[in-house]
Amino acid sequence: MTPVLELRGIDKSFGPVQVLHDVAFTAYAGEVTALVGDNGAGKSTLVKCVGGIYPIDSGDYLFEGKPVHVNSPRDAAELGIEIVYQDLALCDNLDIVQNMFLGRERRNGLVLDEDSMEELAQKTLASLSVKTVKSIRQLVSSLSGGQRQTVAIAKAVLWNSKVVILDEPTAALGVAQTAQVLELVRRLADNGLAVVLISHNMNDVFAVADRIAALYLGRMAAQVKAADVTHSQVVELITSGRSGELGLKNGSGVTQ
Ligand SMILES: Nc1ncnc2c1ncn2[C@@H]1O[C@H](COP(=O)(O)OP(=O)(O)OP(=O)(O)O)[C@@H](O)[C@H]1O
Repeated sequence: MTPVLELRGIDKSFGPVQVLHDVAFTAYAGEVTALVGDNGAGKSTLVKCVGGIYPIDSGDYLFEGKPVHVNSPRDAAELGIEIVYQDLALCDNLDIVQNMFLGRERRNGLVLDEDSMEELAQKTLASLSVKTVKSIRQLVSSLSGGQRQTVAIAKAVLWNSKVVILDEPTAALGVAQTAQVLELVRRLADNGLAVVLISHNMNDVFAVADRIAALYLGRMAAQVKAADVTHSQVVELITSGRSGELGLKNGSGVTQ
């Protein structure tokens, strides 16, 4: 199976500080790949390289098996890569439809095509089985944290995306809302997307992930199937970059 997204040998430095060292990473359609690692391990930097915010210094970036150059967020979006950041980038004073189409509004001549935007927003939410939102004309300021996360995710999948990267989507949520968002994350993958989930929460990771990629001090300690590892092995990978029981050495443990 060809990964939708594949990175090989990625290096990234900021001035004299090398943050990513020879990183390999893959994400497959129909799967949730959790990207884990301690604070400062390089998760955000890796995701920003994928999203075209930071240029990579060296390494290969492949999309659907073909080498590509992603030099801007626009390049990433054109490939079908969407990133949902923790701040969600939603506008409180706009409603759900306006937020979902912000900056990419549909027009009919000179006027906004409200009907078609409403219809597509509704269709997208329905395809994700989102039932928690009462009206798509509700202001985002009136939504709960979980509902906002849902809108941000729906916005990301509106554009026929192939890869959706979610940065700690449950970090600010309570138990019930976390469960709803995790269900949505699973559904995205079940709908055929390659989902990358950045998370510090092992319960979330094991609840939804098919694969787990663990970064340690800017190196990919291991990329393994979730079914092949235990909770404590993943914690060991995060905290020490290796897991004796897995027989993986730091930086050399990419398994498929
Ligand atoms: N623009 C930058 N300039 C210099 N150093 C940076 C820059 N961005 C990140 N770093 C450094 O790179 C390292 C990795 O940071 P990064 O934010 O990617 O980690 P992370 O795994 O996302 O951490 P967290 O879980 O805390 O968000 C850190 O040591 C950080 O200080």
